[in-house]
Amino acid sequence: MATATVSCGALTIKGILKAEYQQILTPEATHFVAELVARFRPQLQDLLAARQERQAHFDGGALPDFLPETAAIRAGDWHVAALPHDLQDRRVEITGPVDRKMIINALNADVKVFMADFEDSQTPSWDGLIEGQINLRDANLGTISHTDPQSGKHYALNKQSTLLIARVRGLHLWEKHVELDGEQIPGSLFDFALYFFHNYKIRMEKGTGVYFYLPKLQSHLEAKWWDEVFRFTEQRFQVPIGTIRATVLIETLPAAFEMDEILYMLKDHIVALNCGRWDYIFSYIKTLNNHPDRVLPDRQVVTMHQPFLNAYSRLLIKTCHKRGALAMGGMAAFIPAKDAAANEAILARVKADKELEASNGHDGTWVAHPGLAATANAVFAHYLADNPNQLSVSRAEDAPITAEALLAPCEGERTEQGMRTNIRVALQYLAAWISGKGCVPIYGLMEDAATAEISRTSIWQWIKHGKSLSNGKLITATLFASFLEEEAKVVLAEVGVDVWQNQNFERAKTLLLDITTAETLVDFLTLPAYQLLE
Ligand SMILES: CC(=O)SCCNC(=O)CCNC(=O)[C@H](O)C(C)(C)COP(=O)(O)OP(=O)(O)OC[C@H]1O[C@@H](n2cnc3c(N)ncnc32)[C@H](O)[C@@H]1OP(=O)(O)O
Ligand SMILES: O=CC(=O)O
Ligand SMILES: [Mg+2]
Repeated sequence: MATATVSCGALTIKGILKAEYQQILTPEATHFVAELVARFRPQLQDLLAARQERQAHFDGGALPDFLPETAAIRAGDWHVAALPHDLQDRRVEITGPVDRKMIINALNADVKVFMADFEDSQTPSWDGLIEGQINLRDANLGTISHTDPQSGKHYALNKQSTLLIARVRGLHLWEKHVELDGEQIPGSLFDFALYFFHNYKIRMEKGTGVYFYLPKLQSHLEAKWWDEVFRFTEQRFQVPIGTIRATVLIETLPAAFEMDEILYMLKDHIVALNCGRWDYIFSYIKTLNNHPDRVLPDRQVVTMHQPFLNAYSRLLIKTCHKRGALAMGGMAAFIPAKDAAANEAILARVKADKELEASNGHDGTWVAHPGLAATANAVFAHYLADNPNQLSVSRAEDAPITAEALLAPCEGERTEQGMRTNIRVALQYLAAWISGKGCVPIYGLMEDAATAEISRTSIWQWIKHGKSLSNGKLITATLFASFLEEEAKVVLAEVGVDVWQNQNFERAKTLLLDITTAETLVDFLTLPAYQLLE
Protein backbone atom coordinates (compact mmCIF):
# COMPACT_ATOMS: atom_id res chain seq x y z
CA MET A 1 0.00 0.00 0.00
CA ALA A 2 1.34 3.42 -0.91
CA THR A 3 0.14 6.58 0.75
CA ALA A 4 1.02 9.94 -0.66
CA THR A 5 0.05 13.17 1.02
CA VAL A 6 -0.77 15.70 -1.60
CA SER A 7 -1.76 19.35 -1.22
CA CYS A 8 -5.47 18.53 -1.35
CA GLY A 9 -5.46 15.66 1.11
CA ALA A 10 -4.09 12.20 1.71
CA LEU A 11 -4.35 9.94 -1.33
CA THR A 12 -3.96 6.29 -0.48
CA ILE A 13 -3.40 3.68 -3.14
CA LYS A 14 -4.39 0.26 -1.85
CA GLY A 15 -3.95 -1.64 -5.09
CA ILE A 16 -0.79 -3.62 -5.74
CA LEU A 17 1.84 -1.43 -7.37
CA LYS A 18 3.61 -3.62 -9.92
CA ALA A 19 6.74 -1.99 -11.32
CA GLU A 20 5.11 -1.06 -14.62
CA TYR A 21 2.15 0.53 -12.83
CA GLN A 22 4.49 3.29 -11.66
CA GLN A 23 4.42 4.56 -15.24
CA ILE A 24 0.74 5.41 -14.77
CA LEU A 25 0.54 6.18 -11.05
CA THR A 26 3.25 8.82 -11.12
CA PRO A 27 3.33 11.49 -8.40
CA GLU A 28 2.11 14.10 -10.91
CA ALA A 29 -0.71 11.94 -12.24
CA THR A 30 -1.96 10.91 -8.80
CA HIS A 31 -1.75 14.51 -7.68
CA PHE A 32 -4.07 15.44 -10.51
CA VAL A 33 -6.44 12.61 -9.52
CA ALA A 34 -6.49 13.97 -5.98
CA GLU A 35 -7.13 17.53 -7.13
CA LEU A 36 -10.11 16.46 -9.22
CA VAL A 37 -11.54 14.30 -6.45
CA ALA A 38 -11.14 16.99 -3.80
CA ARG A 39 -12.91 19.50 -5.99
CA PHE A 40 -15.62 17.38 -7.62
CA ARG A 41 -16.48 14.45 -5.32
CA PRO A 42 -18.76 16.47 -3.01
CA GLN A 43 -20.90 17.66 -5.93
CA LEU A 44 -21.02 14.14 -7.32
CA GLN A 45 -22.32 12.84 -4.00
CA ASP A 46 -25.14 15.40 -4.20
CA LEU A 47 -25.93 14.36 -7.77
CA LEU A 48 -26.11 10.71 -6.77
CA ALA A 49 -28.43 11.59 -3.89
CA ALA A 50 -30.61 13.51 -6.37
CA ARG A 51 -30.88 10.30 -8.46
CA GLN A 52 -32.34 8.50 -5.45
CA GLU A 53 -34.80 11.30 -4.73
CA ARG A 54 -35.99 11.33 -8.29
CA GLN A 55 -36.37 7.55 -8.33
CA ALA A 56 -38.47 7.76 -5.17
CA HIS A 57 -40.76 10.10 -7.07
CA PHE A 58 -41.09 7.58 -9.94
CA ASP A 59 -41.61 4.77 -7.45
CA GLY A 60 -44.42 6.83 -5.96
CA GLY A 61 -46.28 6.76 -9.28
CA ALA A 62 -44.90 9.73 -11.24
CA LEU A 63 -43.69 9.24 -14.81
CA PRO A 64 -40.65 10.94 -16.38
CA ASP A 65 -41.47 14.04 -18.40
CA PHE A 66 -39.79 17.00 -20.09
CA LEU A 67 -38.73 19.50 -17.42
CA PRO A 68 -40.74 22.72 -17.15
CA GLU A 69 -37.79 24.60 -15.65
CA THR A 70 -35.63 24.06 -18.76
CA ALA A 71 -38.28 24.86 -21.39
CA ALA A 72 -36.28 27.94 -22.47
CA ILE A 73 -33.26 25.77 -23.34
CA ARG A 74 -35.42 23.48 -25.48
CA ALA A 75 -37.06 26.45 -27.21
CA GLY A 76 -33.83 28.44 -27.68
CA ASP A 77 -31.87 28.82 -30.91
CA TRP A 78 -28.33 27.64 -30.17
CA HIS A 79 -25.74 25.18 -31.45
CA VAL A 80 -22.95 23.14 -29.97
CA ALA A 81 -19.36 24.08 -30.89
CA ALA A 82 -18.21 23.14 -34.40
CA LEU A 83 -17.16 19.50 -34.78
CA PRO A 84 -13.39 18.92 -34.98
CA HIS A 85 -12.17 17.69 -38.39
CA ASP A 86 -11.57 14.15 -37.16
CA LEU A 87 -15.00 13.75 -35.57
CA GLN A 88 -17.06 14.52 -38.67
CA ASP A 89 -17.22 10.99 -40.06
CA ARG A 90 -17.95 8.29 -37.47
CA ARG A 91 -19.98 5.95 -39.63
CA VAL A 92 -18.76 2.74 -37.98
CA GLU A 93 -17.27 2.47 -34.51
CA ILE A 94 -16.01 -0.73 -32.93
CA THR A 95 -16.15 -1.10 -29.16
CA GLY A 96 -14.34 -3.32 -26.74
CA PRO A 97 -12.58 -3.60 -23.40
CA VAL A 98 -9.11 -2.15 -22.78
CA ASP A 99 -7.40 -5.52 -23.25
CA ARG A 100 -4.10 -5.16 -25.13
CA LYS A 101 -4.77 -7.65 -27.94
CA MET A 102 -8.30 -6.41 -28.49
CA ILE A 103 -7.17 -2.79 -28.64
CA ILE A 104 -4.79 -3.67 -31.47
CA ASN A 105 -7.42 -5.73 -33.29
CA ALA A 106 -9.95 -2.93 -32.88
CA LEU A 107 -7.59 -0.23 -34.16
CA ASN A 108 -6.79 -2.44 -37.17
CA ALA A 109 -10.47 -3.07 -37.96
CA ASP A 110 -12.17 -1.43 -40.93
CA VAL A 111 -13.80 1.27 -38.79
CA LYS A 112 -13.45 4.99 -38.23
CA VAL A 113 -13.41 4.89 -34.43
CA PHE A 114 -12.51 2.53 -31.61
CA MET A 115 -14.39 3.14 -28.38
CA ALA A 116 -12.02 1.82 -25.70
CA ASP A 117 -14.20 0.79 -22.84
CA PHE A 118 -13.64 1.07 -19.09
CA GLU A 119 -17.38 0.51 -18.64
CA ASP A 120 -20.01 -2.03 -19.81
CA SER A 121 -17.45 -4.42 -21.32
CA GLN A 122 -14.66 -4.07 -18.74
CA THR A 123 -14.55 -5.60 -15.27
CA PRO A 124 -12.97 -2.79 -13.20
CA SER A 125 -10.33 -4.98 -11.55
CA TRP A 126 -7.26 -3.10 -10.39
CA ASP A 127 -4.99 -4.87 -12.86
CA GLY A 128 -7.47 -4.47 -15.71
CA LEU A 129 -7.76 -0.73 -15.12
CA ILE A 130 -4.08 0.10 -14.77
CA GLU A 131 -3.02 -2.20 -17.59
CA GLY A 132 -5.80 -0.63 -19.64
CA GLN A 133 -4.27 2.81 -19.06
CA ILE A 134 -0.83 1.52 -20.12
CA ASN A 135 -2.38 -0.06 -23.22
CA LEU A 136 -4.22 3.09 -24.23
CA ARG A 137 -1.15 5.26 -23.75
CA ASP A 138 0.80 2.89 -26.04
CA ALA A 139 -2.08 2.90 -28.51
CA ASN A 140 -2.06 6.70 -28.63
CA LEU A 141 1.72 6.66 -29.08
CA GLY A 142 1.17 4.26 -32.00
CA THR A 143 3.70 1.82 -30.53
CA ILE A 144 1.38 -0.76 -29.05
CA SER A 145 2.26 -4.40 -29.78
CA HIS A 146 1.58 -7.74 -28.15
CA THR A 147 2.61 -11.37 -28.39
CA ASP A 148 0.00 -13.85 -27.26
CA PRO A 149 1.71 -16.06 -24.67
CA GLN A 150 -0.37 -19.11 -25.65
CA SER A 151 -0.35 -18.98 -29.46
CA GLY A 152 2.83 -16.96 -29.93
CA LYS A 153 0.90 -14.78 -32.41
CA HIS A 154 2.28 -11.26 -32.67
CA TYR A 155 0.01 -8.25 -32.84
CA ALA A 156 0.97 -4.77 -34.08
CA LEU A 157 -0.80 -1.81 -35.61
CA ASN A 158 -1.21 -1.97 -39.37
CA LYS A 159 -3.25 1.21 -39.60
CA GLN A 160 -2.96 4.54 -37.75
CA SER A 161 -6.18 6.20 -38.89
CA THR A 162 -8.65 4.72 -36.38
CA LEU A 163 -9.62 7.38 -33.90
CA LEU A 164 -9.54 6.40 -30.24
CA ILE A 165 -12.28 7.47 -27.84
CA ALA A 166 -12.14 6.33 -24.22
CA ARG A 167 -15.30 5.49 -22.27
CA VAL A 168 -14.85 6.06 -18.56
CA ARG A 169 -16.87 4.36 -15.82
CA GLY A 170 -20.34 5.54 -14.86
CA LEU A 171 -20.83 8.01 -12.02
CA HIS A 172 -22.21 5.36 -9.65
CA LEU A 173 -18.98 3.31 -9.57
CA TRP A 174 -16.32 3.90 -6.94
CA GLU A 175 -12.68 2.92 -7.05
CA LYS A 176 -11.99 1.01 -3.86
CA HIS A 177 -8.24 0.79 -4.42
CA VAL A 178 -7.79 4.54 -4.12
CA GLU A 179 -8.96 6.71 -1.25
CA LEU A 180 -8.75 10.40 -0.65
CA ASP A 181 -8.99 11.36 3.01
CA GLY A 182 -10.09 7.84 3.88
CA GLU A 183 -12.97 7.66 1.37
CA GLN A 184 -13.14 5.84 -1.95
CA ILE A 185 -12.86 8.00 -5.02
CA PRO A 186 -15.20 8.09 -8.05
CA GLY A 187 -14.14 5.52 -10.68
CA SER A 188 -15.15 7.96 -13.40
CA LEU A 189 -12.69 10.61 -12.21
CA PHE A 190 -9.92 8.05 -11.77
CA ASP A 191 -10.30 6.82 -15.37
CA PHE A 192 -10.72 10.33 -16.76
CA ALA A 193 -7.79 11.89 -14.91
CA LEU A 194 -5.28 9.16 -15.75
CA TYR A 195 -6.32 8.93 -19.40
CA PHE A 196 -6.19 12.70 -19.85
CA PHE A 197 -2.92 13.12 -18.00
CA HIS A 198 -1.04 10.46 -19.96
CA ASN A 199 -2.43 11.19 -23.40
CA TYR A 200 -3.19 14.87 -23.89
CA LYS A 201 0.29 15.85 -25.06
CA ILE A 202 0.61 12.84 -27.37
CA ARG A 203 -2.74 13.55 -28.94
CA MET A 204 -2.33 17.31 -29.23
CA GLU A 205 1.02 16.83 -30.96
CA LYS A 206 -0.85 14.72 -33.51
CA GLY A 207 -3.29 17.58 -34.10
CA THR A 208 -6.23 16.00 -32.34
CA GLY A 209 -7.94 16.34 -28.98
CA VAL A 210 -8.74 14.09 -26.02
CA TYR A 211 -12.00 12.34 -26.69
CA PHE A 212 -14.38 10.63 -24.26
CA TYR A 213 -17.63 8.73 -24.17
CA LEU A 214 -19.69 9.51 -21.04
CA PRO A 215 -22.03 6.70 -19.94
CA LYS A 216 -25.27 6.40 -18.00
CA LEU A 217 -25.94 10.09 -17.30
CA GLN A 218 -29.35 10.64 -15.78
CA SER A 219 -29.71 14.43 -15.91
CA HIS A 220 -28.40 17.63 -17.45
CA LEU A 221 -26.96 18.57 -14.05
CA GLU A 222 -24.66 15.57 -14.32
CA ALA A 223 -23.65 16.85 -17.78
CA LYS A 224 -22.94 20.24 -16.21
CA TRP A 225 -20.72 18.52 -13.62
CA TRP A 226 -18.72 16.87 -16.40
CA ASP A 227 -18.45 20.22 -18.19
CA GLU A 228 -16.95 21.71 -15.05
CA VAL A 229 -14.50 18.81 -14.77
CA PHE A 230 -13.44 19.41 -18.38
CA ARG A 231 -13.05 23.19 -17.95
CA PHE A 232 -11.04 22.78 -14.77
CA THR A 233 -8.76 20.26 -16.53
CA GLU A 234 -8.26 22.43 -19.61
CA GLN A 235 -7.39 25.41 -17.44
CA ARG A 236 -5.12 23.35 -15.18
CA PHE A 237 -3.09 22.08 -18.15
CA GLN A 238 -3.38 25.36 -20.08
CA VAL A 239 -4.91 23.85 -23.18
CA PRO A 240 -7.71 25.49 -25.22
CA ILE A 241 -11.35 24.96 -24.26
CA GLY A 242 -12.64 22.23 -26.53
CA THR A 243 -9.44 20.17 -26.38
CA ILE A 244 -11.62 17.67 -24.55
CA ARG A 245 -14.62 16.45 -26.54
CA ALA A 246 -17.39 14.21 -25.31
CA THR A 247 -20.00 11.92 -26.77
CA VAL A 248 -22.76 11.35 -24.25
CA LEU A 249 -24.64 8.08 -24.19
CA ILE A 250 -28.35 8.63 -23.82
CA GLU A 251 -28.95 5.32 -22.13
CA THR A 252 -31.19 6.12 -19.21
CA LEU A 253 -34.87 6.88 -19.44
CA PRO A 254 -34.65 10.18 -17.48
CA ALA A 255 -31.86 11.43 -19.78
CA ALA A 256 -34.05 10.91 -22.86
CA PHE A 257 -36.19 13.75 -21.56
CA GLU A 258 -33.15 16.05 -21.24
CA MET A 259 -31.27 15.61 -24.51
CA ASP A 260 -31.36 19.32 -25.41
CA GLU A 261 -30.33 20.27 -21.91
CA ILE A 262 -27.39 17.82 -21.90
CA LEU A 263 -26.15 19.21 -25.21
CA TYR A 264 -26.56 22.74 -23.87
CA MET A 265 -24.67 22.15 -20.63
CA LEU A 266 -21.75 20.64 -22.51
CA LYS A 267 -21.98 22.82 -25.60
CA ASP A 268 -18.27 23.72 -25.82
CA HIS A 269 -17.27 20.09 -25.39
CA ILE A 270 -19.95 17.84 -26.79
CA VAL A 271 -19.88 16.40 -30.29
CA ALA A 272 -22.57 13.72 -30.27
CA LEU A 273 -25.19 11.78 -28.40
CA ASN A 274 -25.38 8.01 -28.72
CA CYS A 275 -28.30 5.60 -28.38
CA GLY A 276 -27.02 3.13 -25.79
CA ARG A 277 -29.99 0.89 -26.31
CA TRP A 278 -29.12 -1.90 -23.86
CA ASP A 279 -28.70 0.29 -20.82
CA TYR A 280 -31.71 2.27 -22.01
CA ILE A 281 -33.91 -0.83 -21.90
CA PHE A 282 -32.47 -1.67 -18.47
CA SER A 283 -33.18 1.88 -17.33
CA TYR A 284 -36.76 1.67 -18.63
CA ILE A 285 -37.24 -1.38 -16.41
CA LYS A 286 -35.49 0.22 -13.44
CA THR A 287 -37.05 3.66 -13.63
CA LEU A 288 -40.54 2.21 -14.05
CA ASN A 289 -39.94 -0.76 -11.76
CA ASN A 290 -42.94 0.13 -9.62
CA HIS A 291 -45.32 0.64 -12.56
CA PRO A 292 -47.29 -2.58 -13.22
CA ASP A 293 -48.41 -1.35 -16.67
CA ARG A 294 -44.78 -0.95 -17.97
CA VAL A 295 -43.41 -4.43 -17.33
CA LEU A 296 -41.39 -5.64 -20.33
CA PRO A 297 -41.82 -8.98 -22.10
CA ASP A 298 -39.06 -11.44 -23.06
CA ARG A 299 -35.78 -9.68 -23.80
CA GLN A 300 -35.71 -11.04 -27.37
CA VAL A 301 -38.93 -9.14 -28.18
CA VAL A 302 -37.56 -5.75 -27.13
CA THR A 303 -35.91 -4.67 -30.38
CA MET A 304 -35.40 -1.22 -31.84
CA HIS A 305 -38.63 -1.75 -33.80
CA GLN A 306 -40.63 -1.38 -30.59
CA PRO A 307 -42.38 2.00 -30.64
CA PHE A 308 -40.78 3.29 -27.40
CA LEU A 309 -37.27 2.54 -28.70
CA ASN A 310 -37.91 3.87 -32.18
CA ALA A 311 -39.25 7.11 -30.68
CA TYR A 312 -36.07 7.44 -28.61
CA SER A 313 -33.83 6.95 -31.65
CA ARG A 314 -35.77 9.49 -33.71
CA LEU A 315 -35.88 12.06 -30.90
CA LEU A 316 -32.12 11.73 -30.44
CA ILE A 317 -31.47 12.30 -34.16
CA LYS A 318 -33.83 15.25 -34.35
CA THR A 319 -32.39 16.89 -31.25
CA CYS A 320 -28.75 16.37 -32.19
CA HIS A 321 -29.07 17.55 -35.77
CA LYS A 322 -30.95 20.68 -34.73
CA ARG A 323 -28.01 21.57 -32.47
CA GLY A 324 -25.17 20.59 -34.83
CA ALA A 325 -24.18 17.40 -32.98
CA LEU A 326 -23.91 13.92 -34.43
CA ALA A 327 -26.47 11.25 -33.57
CA MET A 328 -24.76 7.91 -33.09
CA GLY A 329 -26.61 4.62 -33.21
CA GLY A 330 -25.94 1.66 -30.98
CA MET A 331 -24.98 -1.94 -30.77
CA ALA A 332 -26.60 -4.97 -32.34
CA ALA A 333 -25.57 -7.71 -29.91
CA PHE A 334 -24.98 -10.29 -32.65
CA ILE A 335 -21.48 -11.63 -33.17
CA PRO A 336 -20.23 -13.74 -36.09
CA ALA A 337 -20.84 -17.49 -36.05
CA LYS A 338 -18.32 -20.07 -37.22
CA ASP A 339 -20.92 -21.90 -39.34
CA ALA A 340 -21.32 -20.16 -42.74
CA ALA A 341 -25.10 -20.44 -42.99
CA ALA A 342 -25.59 -19.27 -39.41
CA ASN A 343 -23.20 -16.41 -40.06
CA GLU A 344 -25.13 -15.33 -43.13
CA ALA A 345 -28.29 -15.14 -41.04
CA ILE A 346 -26.46 -13.08 -38.41
CA LEU A 347 -25.10 -10.65 -40.98
CA ALA A 348 -28.61 -10.25 -42.39
CA ARG A 349 -29.91 -9.33 -38.92
CA VAL A 350 -27.06 -6.88 -38.34
CA LYS A 351 -27.73 -5.34 -41.75
CA ALA A 352 -31.42 -4.91 -40.92
CA ASP A 353 -30.54 -3.29 -37.60
CA LYS A 354 -28.10 -0.86 -39.24
CA GLU A 355 -30.60 -0.11 -42.05
CA LEU A 356 -33.13 1.00 -39.45
CA GLU A 357 -30.59 3.28 -37.79
CA ALA A 358 -29.25 4.77 -41.03
CA SER A 359 -32.71 5.28 -42.50
CA ASN A 360 -33.83 7.03 -39.32
CA GLY A 361 -30.92 9.46 -39.83
CA HIS A 362 -28.20 8.26 -37.49
CA ASP A 363 -24.69 9.40 -38.44
CA GLY A 364 -22.95 6.21 -37.47
CA THR A 365 -23.24 3.03 -35.49
CA TRP A 366 -21.45 0.52 -33.26
CA VAL A 367 -20.26 -3.00 -33.94
CA ALA A 368 -19.15 -5.51 -31.30
CA HIS A 369 -16.77 -7.47 -33.52
CA PRO A 370 -14.44 -6.78 -36.48
CA GLY A 371 -16.36 -9.37 -38.51
CA LEU A 372 -19.38 -7.05 -38.59
CA ALA A 373 -17.61 -3.91 -39.81
CA ALA A 374 -18.06 -4.60 -43.53
CA THR A 375 -21.81 -5.06 -43.13
CA ALA A 376 -22.22 -1.83 -41.17
CA ASN A 377 -19.91 0.07 -43.53
CA ALA A 378 -21.93 -0.99 -46.57
CA VAL A 379 -25.20 0.22 -45.05
CA PHE A 380 -23.82 3.60 -43.99
CA ALA A 381 -21.94 4.09 -47.28
CA HIS A 382 -25.29 3.80 -49.03
CA TYR A 383 -27.09 6.30 -46.80
CA LEU A 384 -24.22 8.78 -46.42
CA ALA A 385 -23.36 8.74 -50.14
CA ASP A 386 -20.64 11.42 -50.50
CA ASN A 387 -21.28 12.97 -47.09
CA PRO A 388 -19.36 12.33 -43.89
CA ASN A 389 -22.57 12.23 -41.84
CA GLN A 390 -26.33 12.86 -42.03
CA LEU A 391 -26.42 16.20 -40.21
CA SER A 392 -28.64 17.44 -43.05
CA VAL A 393 -31.40 15.02 -41.96
CA SER A 394 -33.42 17.26 -39.67
CA ARG A 395 -36.52 15.11 -39.12
CA ALA A 396 -38.17 18.54 -38.75
CA GLU A 397 -41.26 17.20 -40.52
CA ASP A 398 -41.86 14.59 -37.77
CA ALA A 399 -44.73 15.08 -35.40
CA PRO A 400 -43.35 16.05 -31.99
CA ILE A 401 -42.16 13.04 -30.04
CA THR A 402 -44.16 13.02 -26.85
CA ALA A 403 -43.55 11.69 -23.37
CA GLU A 404 -46.27 9.11 -24.07
CA ALA A 405 -44.32 7.83 -27.09
CA LEU A 406 -41.08 7.52 -25.09
CA LEU A 407 -42.87 5.68 -22.31
CA ALA A 408 -45.17 3.52 -24.43
CA PRO A 409 -45.73 0.10 -22.88
CA CYS A 410 -44.10 -2.73 -24.79
CA GLU A 411 -46.36 -5.67 -25.56
CA GLY A 412 -45.21 -9.26 -25.91
CA GLU A 413 -45.03 -12.64 -24.25
CA ARG A 414 -43.14 -13.69 -21.16
CA THR A 415 -42.21 -17.27 -21.88
CA GLU A 416 -40.71 -19.99 -19.73
CA GLN A 417 -37.95 -20.38 -22.32
CA GLY A 418 -37.28 -16.62 -22.16
CA MET A 419 -37.06 -16.71 -18.37
CA ARG A 420 -34.77 -19.73 -18.37
CA THR A 421 -32.52 -18.10 -20.98
CA ASN A 422 -32.36 -14.94 -18.86
CA ILE A 423 -31.22 -17.05 -15.92
CA ARG A 424 -28.51 -18.90 -17.83
CA VAL A 425 -27.22 -15.69 -19.41
CA ALA A 426 -27.16 -13.72 -16.14
CA LEU A 427 -25.47 -16.60 -14.32
CA GLN A 428 -22.73 -17.01 -16.91
CA TYR A 429 -22.21 -13.29 -17.27
CA LEU A 430 -21.86 -12.72 -13.51
CA ALA A 431 -19.34 -15.57 -13.27
CA ALA A 432 -17.33 -14.07 -16.13
CA TRP A 433 -17.48 -10.55 -14.68
CA ILE A 434 -16.30 -11.66 -11.25
CA SER A 435 -13.52 -13.61 -12.98
CA GLY A 436 -12.32 -10.44 -14.72
CA LYS A 437 -14.03 -10.62 -18.12
CA GLY A 438 -16.61 -7.89 -18.62
CA CYS A 439 -17.72 -8.99 -22.06
CA VAL A 440 -18.28 -12.54 -23.27
CA PRO A 441 -20.03 -14.44 -26.02
CA ILE A 442 -23.02 -16.40 -24.67
CA TYR A 443 -25.32 -18.38 -26.98
CA GLY A 444 -24.12 -16.41 -30.01
CA LEU A 445 -24.64 -12.97 -28.54
CA MET A 446 -22.31 -10.40 -27.06
CA GLU A 447 -23.15 -10.06 -23.38
CA ASP A 448 -21.92 -7.20 -21.25
CA ALA A 449 -22.99 -5.41 -18.09
CA ALA A 450 -25.87 -3.65 -19.85
CA THR A 451 -27.37 -6.70 -21.55
CA ALA A 452 -27.03 -8.81 -18.40
CA GLU A 453 -28.86 -6.11 -16.42
CA ILE A 454 -31.88 -6.61 -18.67
CA SER A 455 -31.88 -10.36 -18.02
CA ARG A 456 -31.82 -10.09 -14.25
CA THR A 457 -34.08 -7.03 -13.80
CA SER A 458 -36.74 -8.46 -16.12
CA ILE A 459 -37.17 -11.43 -13.80
CA TRP A 460 -37.11 -9.21 -10.71
CA GLN A 461 -39.92 -7.10 -12.16
CA TRP A 462 -41.97 -10.11 -13.26
CA ILE A 463 -41.79 -11.47 -9.71
CA LYS A 464 -42.60 -8.11 -8.16
CA HIS A 465 -45.75 -7.63 -10.22
CA GLY A 466 -46.91 -11.22 -10.00
CA LYS A 467 -46.86 -11.72 -13.78
CA SER A 468 -47.54 -15.11 -15.34
CA LEU A 469 -45.63 -16.91 -18.04
CA SER A 470 -47.39 -17.61 -21.33
CA ASN A 471 -47.92 -21.21 -20.15
CA GLY A 472 -49.86 -19.95 -17.14
CA LYS A 473 -47.21 -20.44 -14.43
CA LEU A 474 -47.17 -17.63 -11.88
CA ILE A 475 -43.73 -16.02 -11.64
CA THR A 476 -42.68 -16.07 -8.00
CA ALA A 477 -39.41 -16.04 -6.09
CA THR A 478 -39.92 -19.75 -5.47
CA LEU A 479 -40.41 -20.50 -9.16
CA PHE A 480 -37.29 -18.49 -9.94
CA ALA A 481 -35.24 -20.33 -7.31
CA SER A 482 -36.29 -23.70 -8.73
CA PHE A 483 -35.55 -22.62 -12.32
CA LEU A 484 -32.17 -21.32 -11.13
CA GLU A 485 -31.31 -24.73 -9.67
CA GLU A 486 -32.31 -26.44 -12.92
CA GLU A 487 -30.59 -23.98 -15.23
CA ALA A 488 -27.44 -24.05 -13.11
CA LYS A 489 -27.24 -27.78 -13.86
CA VAL A 490 -27.63 -27.05 -17.58
CA VAL A 491 -24.82 -24.49 -17.43
CA LEU A 492 -22.63 -26.84 -15.39
CA ALA A 493 -23.05 -29.48 -18.11
CA GLU A 494 -22.24 -26.89 -20.79
CA VAL A 495 -19.10 -25.43 -19.19
CA GLY A 496 -17.80 -28.50 -17.33
CA VAL A 497 -16.87 -29.02 -13.70
CA ASP A 498 -13.43 -27.38 -13.91
CA VAL A 499 -14.71 -24.13 -15.34
CA TRP A 500 -17.64 -24.14 -12.93
CA GLN A 501 -15.33 -24.54 -9.94
CA ASN A 502 -12.54 -22.23 -11.10
CA GLN A 503 -14.55 -19.42 -12.61
CA ASN A 504 -16.79 -18.29 -9.79
CA PHE A 505 -20.04 -19.96 -10.87
CA GLU A 506 -21.15 -20.76 -7.30
CA ARG A 507 -20.57 -17.16 -6.21
CA ALA A 508 -22.40 -15.94 -9.30
CA LYS A 509 -25.34 -18.22 -8.52
CA THR A 510 -25.63 -16.92 -4.96
CA LEU A 511 -25.39 -13.33 -6.17
CA LEU A 512 -28.03 -13.88 -8.84
CA LEU A 513 -30.39 -15.43 -6.31
CA ASP A 514 -29.86 -12.53 -3.91
CA ILE A 515 -30.34 -9.69 -6.37
CA THR A 516 -33.28 -11.26 -8.17
CA THR A 517 -35.27 -12.00 -5.03
CA ALA A 518 -34.33 -8.79 -3.17
CA GLU A 519 -37.24 -6.72 -1.90
CA THR A 520 -35.84 -3.54 -3.48
CA LEU A 521 -34.32 -3.53 -6.95
CA VAL A 522 -30.53 -3.50 -6.70
CA ASP A 523 -29.41 -0.38 -8.56
CA PHE A 524 -26.63 -1.96 -10.65
CA LEU A 525 -25.44 -5.57 -10.63
CA THR A 526 -21.86 -4.29 -10.76
CA LEU A 527 -22.21 -2.77 -7.28
CA PRO A 528 -22.56 -6.05 -5.32
CA ALA A 529 -20.35 -7.86 -7.87
CA TYR A 530 -17.57 -5.30 -7.26
CA GLN A 531 -17.53 -6.33 -3.59
CA LEU A 532 -16.48 -9.78 -4.79
CA LEU A 533 -13.46 -8.44 -6.69
CA GLU A 534 -10.15 -8.24 -4.88
C1 LIG B 1 -24.07 -2.40 -24.40
C2 LIG B 1 -22.72 -1.92 -24.71
O1 LIG B 1 -22.15 -1.21 -23.96
S1 LIG B 1 -21.97 -2.38 -26.13
C3 LIG B 1 -20.27 -1.96 -25.85
C4 LIG B 1 -19.61 -2.87 -24.92
N1 LIG B 1 -19.48 -4.20 -25.50
C5 LIG B 1 -18.44 -4.44 -26.32
O2 LIG B 1 -17.62 -3.60 -26.50
C6 LIG B 1 -18.37 -5.78 -27.00
C7 LIG B 1 -17.00 -6.03 -27.52
N2 LIG B 1 -16.89 -7.37 -28.10
C8 LIG B 1 -16.23 -8.35 -27.49
O3 LIG B 1 -15.77 -8.18 -26.37
C9 LIG B 1 -16.05 -9.63 -28.23
O4 LIG B 1 -16.48 -9.48 -29.56
C10 LIG B 1 -16.80 -10.84 -27.64
C11 LIG B 1 -16.32 -11.08 -26.22
C12 LIG B 1 -18.29 -10.60 -27.62
C13 LIG B 1 -16.49 -12.05 -28.50
O5 LIG B 1 -15.09 -12.17 -28.54
P1 LIG B 1 -14.36 -13.52 -29.00
O6 LIG B 1 -15.00 -14.66 -28.30
O7 LIG B 1 -12.90 -13.31 -28.83
O8 LIG B 1 -14.75 -13.60 -30.52
P2 LIG B 1 -13.98 -14.33 -31.68
O9 LIG B 1 -13.32 -15.56 -31.20
O10 LIG B 1 -14.94 -14.46 -32.81
O11 LIG B 1 -12.88 -13.26 -32.07
C14 LIG B 1 -12.10 -13.38 -33.24
C15 LIG B 1 -11.04 -12.32 -33.20
O12 LIG B 1 -11.66 -11.03 -33.21
C16 LIG B 1 -11.20 -10.27 -32.11
N3 LIG B 1 -12.29 -9.45 -31.61
C17 LIG B 1 -13.56 -9.82 -31.32
N4 LIG B 1 -14.27 -8.76 -30.90
C18 LIG B 1 -13.44 -7.70 -30.93
C19 LIG B 1 -13.59 -6.34 -30.59
N5 LIG B 1 -14.75 -5.84 -30.18
N6 LIG B 1 -12.52 -5.54 -30.73
C20 LIG B 1 -11.34 -6.03 -31.18
N7 LIG B 1 -11.14 -7.31 -31.51
C21 LIG B 1 -12.18 -8.14 -31.38
C22 LIG B 1 -10.79 -11.29 -31.08
O13 LIG B 1 -9.89 -10.69 -30.17
C23 LIG B 1 -10.19 -12.38 -31.93
O14 LIG B 1 -8.87 -12.00 -32.27
P3 LIG B 1 -7.72 -13.09 -32.61
O15 LIG B 1 -8.23 -13.87 -33.79
O16 LIG B 1 -6.55 -12.27 -32.93
O17 LIG B 1 -7.56 -13.94 -31.40
O1 LIG C 1 -23.49 1.31 -23.80
C1 LIG C 1 -24.31 0.94 -24.59
C2 LIG C 1 -25.52 0.30 -24.24
O2 LIG C 1 -26.27 -0.09 -25.15
O3 LIG C 1 -25.75 0.19 -23.02
MG1 LIG D 1 -24.28 1.12 -21.74
